[in-house]
Amino acid sequence: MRTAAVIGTGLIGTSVALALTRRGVAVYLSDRDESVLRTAASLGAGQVGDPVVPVDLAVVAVPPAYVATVLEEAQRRGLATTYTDVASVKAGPQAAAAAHGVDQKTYIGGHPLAGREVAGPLAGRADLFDGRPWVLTPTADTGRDALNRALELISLCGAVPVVMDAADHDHAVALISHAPHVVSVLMAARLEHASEDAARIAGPGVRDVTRIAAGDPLLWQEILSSNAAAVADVLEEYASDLSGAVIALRALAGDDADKRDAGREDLVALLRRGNAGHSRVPGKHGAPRAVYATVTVVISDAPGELARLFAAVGAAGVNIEDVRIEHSPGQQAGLVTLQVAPDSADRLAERLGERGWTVQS
Ligand SMILES: NC(=O)c1ccc[n+]([C@@H]2O[C@H](COP(=O)([O-])OP(=O)(O)OC[C@H]3O[C@@H](n4cnc5c(N)ncnc54)[C@H](O)[C@@H]3O)[C@@H](O)[C@H]2O)c1
Ligand SMILES: O=C(O)C(=O)C[C@]1(C(=O)O)C=C[C@@H](O)C=C1
Repeated sequence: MRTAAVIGTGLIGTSVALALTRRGVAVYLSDRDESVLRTAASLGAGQVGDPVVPVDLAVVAVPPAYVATVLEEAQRRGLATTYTDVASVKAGPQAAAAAHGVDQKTYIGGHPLAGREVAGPLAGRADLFDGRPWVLTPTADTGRDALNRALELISLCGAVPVVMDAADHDHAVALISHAPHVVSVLMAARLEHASEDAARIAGPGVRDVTRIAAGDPLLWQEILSSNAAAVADVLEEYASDLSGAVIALRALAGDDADKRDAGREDLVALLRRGNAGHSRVPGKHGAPRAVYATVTVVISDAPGELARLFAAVGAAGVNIEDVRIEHSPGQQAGLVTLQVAPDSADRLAERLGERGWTVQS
């Protein structure tokens, strides 16, 4: 691929453009918001202005409801030889594209399963898609060139292609992305009026389960509206489990010993189902969940401490697979939990200890 156009230079469009530019593709940017467009260009994502048409691939990175009209308009002016989009929902935009008369031969639907809770070009990252699944939803009408170009795009972005039917995709993302988003929001919404005391002691658990609740409400309204029935189905199943949990807890809080026993059993069964479901979530880069060992280090609250620790881990020849930093306000020290390959944990703890770091066992 030599040339590409990215329409919509928010988080995902800018990330795609940065990834392609990094691989030597000439990228032409457009967005209906001029300031967003200028910001993306200033980040090195590509150039503003009309390309010599047609470019090899146009990537439509706008909210799901606008995909069809943007595709139609781009095809009308002969912008590219092939087209794809990145919308989080596939069946609706694909049907709308067909209804708008979009040429199906040169278009293939796509969805990178990578993102952030922050919108806009400044949140864009060239490595956002590294190792992540990128779903393609070809139909019987999709031409070979469109499929091949989309596969090339995915490869240039460092992602892993997964081919799915659009409706299957939408059911899958209702379960693994859209309904979880709603639940994260429900949990975060309950914190809005939390007392100062409660908020102050909130820690990594609640932070983990509410991170995505910081997402853009307007974009998520678009995503949820485009997959409403499938998301509602999953939420209904959550509601039934939730009622079960409430009944079990009420029994446990009551005086009846038999009901307490039954409540305890039901609760344990639910918690075990949670363990089983959690083990199905893939680990880093889409690989099966790896079991890492953790090495926890105390660092002082001073500039450059984290960089010094990372350098020490690098000097020990150990790769950091994941990291979590815990820092309580008002405290002069923080806790850094490093996740590393199990066979390097003891060696790392020893080497850090030798270099004067306080390692918690
Ligand atoms: N945010 C995520 O985590 C994520 C992940 C994967 C896919 N997606 C999908 O990617 C698409 C873009 O989402 P985002 O997170 O980059 O949102 P964003 O809000 O950061 O960017 C969207 C951009 O599209 C522009 N835009 C809207 N309508 C337009 C139009 N008609 N013509 C030109 N530009 C237009 C907006 O001005 C904005 O800059 C959505 O379809 C979303 O479902 C999002
Ligand atoms: O990690 C996040 O911030 C995301 O919400 C990313 C996420 C997801 O649910 O995995 C969100 C929506 C997209 O369509 C794809 C990816």
